[in-house]
Amino acid sequence: MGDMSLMQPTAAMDPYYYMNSAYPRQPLQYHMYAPLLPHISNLHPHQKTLQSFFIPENLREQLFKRNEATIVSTPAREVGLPLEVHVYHSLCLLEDKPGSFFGHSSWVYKATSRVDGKSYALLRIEGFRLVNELAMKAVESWRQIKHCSVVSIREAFTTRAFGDSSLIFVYDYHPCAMTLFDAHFSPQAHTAMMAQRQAIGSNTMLVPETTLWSYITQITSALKVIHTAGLALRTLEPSKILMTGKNRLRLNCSSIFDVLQYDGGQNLARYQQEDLLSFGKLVVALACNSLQSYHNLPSSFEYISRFYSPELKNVVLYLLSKPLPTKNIDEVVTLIAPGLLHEVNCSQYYTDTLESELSRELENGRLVRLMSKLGFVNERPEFDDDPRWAETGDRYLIKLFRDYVFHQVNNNGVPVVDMAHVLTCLNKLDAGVDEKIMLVSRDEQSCLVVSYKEVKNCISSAFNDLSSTRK
Ligand SMILES: Nc1ncnc2c1ncn2[C@@H]1O[C@H](COP(=O)(O)OP(=O)(O)OP(=O)(O)O)[C@@H](O)[C@H]1O
Repeated sequence: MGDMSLMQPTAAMDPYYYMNSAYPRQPLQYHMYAPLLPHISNLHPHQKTLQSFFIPENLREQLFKRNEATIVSTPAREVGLPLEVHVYHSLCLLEDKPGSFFGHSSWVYKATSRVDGKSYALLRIEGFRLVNELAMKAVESWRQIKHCSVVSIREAFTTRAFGDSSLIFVYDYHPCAMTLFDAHFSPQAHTAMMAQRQAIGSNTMLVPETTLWSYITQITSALKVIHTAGLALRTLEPSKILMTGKNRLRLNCSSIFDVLQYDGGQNLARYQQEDLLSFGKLVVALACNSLQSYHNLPSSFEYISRFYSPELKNVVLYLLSKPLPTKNIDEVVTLIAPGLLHEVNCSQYYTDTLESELSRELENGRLVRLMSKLGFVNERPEFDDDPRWAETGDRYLIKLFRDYVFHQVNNNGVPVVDMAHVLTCLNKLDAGVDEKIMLVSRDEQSCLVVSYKEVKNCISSAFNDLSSTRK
């Protein structure tokens, strides 16, 4: 356990760590957090490997990255962003080049709300002058849409905070999200796929059929809710769909077109038909691995027939068929039935897996390990004659620290049993912050003023000494 001392200061350990300007922000070293241990195959039934007690590395890394992405910020003044836009502050640009909506440039920022302290994604339409106030009503209808595959919209407003007349749409923020375009059609995605193709010795670049069914199921489910609510998405394209986890999609940018091209809802039926067509084009593009495939449908269908099931092809044929009043999302739900059951099963399995991971972490492995260390080094009879543990020795402060954390009493001499105090102290110790505390001896005759950092160093060195004696 020696090297698992987890003493890298991280935002995950102390959320206020980066917010305090006294502590300069450092990148998370999640890869060094708990080194991967070698695989052991010949364990006895009663034996467990150390890693089996903790969250799997890939899941841990993913969650750390998300936490970091949520916390990270750039000083607004340095990058020329406003300090505050409406109730949102700490703006941080999420893309390096602008997108485009109807000829208007758009930018996406992460920002923190002054109202609830949460992070949101602000999509800004540059240089837009709102002519009809009624257009904003569309946002109200979209706010009612609550679906696991739709990025929820919180509000929309106009602002001059950027020095122009901008329109801002505020969405839930999904840390580390990438677009479906980035995941499947960007040059990096193609390079990754080529490498995978070489690794498995295949000469086709197929998106697995199960992945396609998963995407189709999620999008159908979202469209069903949207269309039933009397709305149309109008942004069903790879760059407007977020991937927020493995195969986990969320339709983004809802309500933007409804506001930019406000028509009072009179073209709803046409837009809903267009959603189904865009859906069909998207599936063809994904199956054929090319955004151009829609322009050569005969050869695209030949490709799909060769590599995918007839059921999948039928869904695509239906989505791309001529718009008719009878063509609707309910029919798509019926058509996707074969893939639906599989998707439900997969998602149940995934929930089971996560639940079992959660139960393992219930006791919070990090603090347990820290307390184990304290337990190992405190009150060891072998140390009784060691001058470093005597009242004048450098390790005396570990004893006093233990009393400070666990053995405090109030003015009436009643023990203070305060878990929050214990957790706060241990988190600060784990992060090794510079904050100083006053440690008082039991007879109250002497006191030491030390920082958590010093206590941490002292515990590490005592623990390392102890571990080295085992060899
Ligand atoms: N709600 C959100 N939560 C987290 N990240 C988001 C959110 N919305 C957008 N992003 C991030 O912002 C980036 C830009 O989003 P945007 O919708 O502008 O896509 P884009 O790829 O730039 O599309 P285009 O340039 O074609 O308009 C995305 O790559 C995504 O990583």
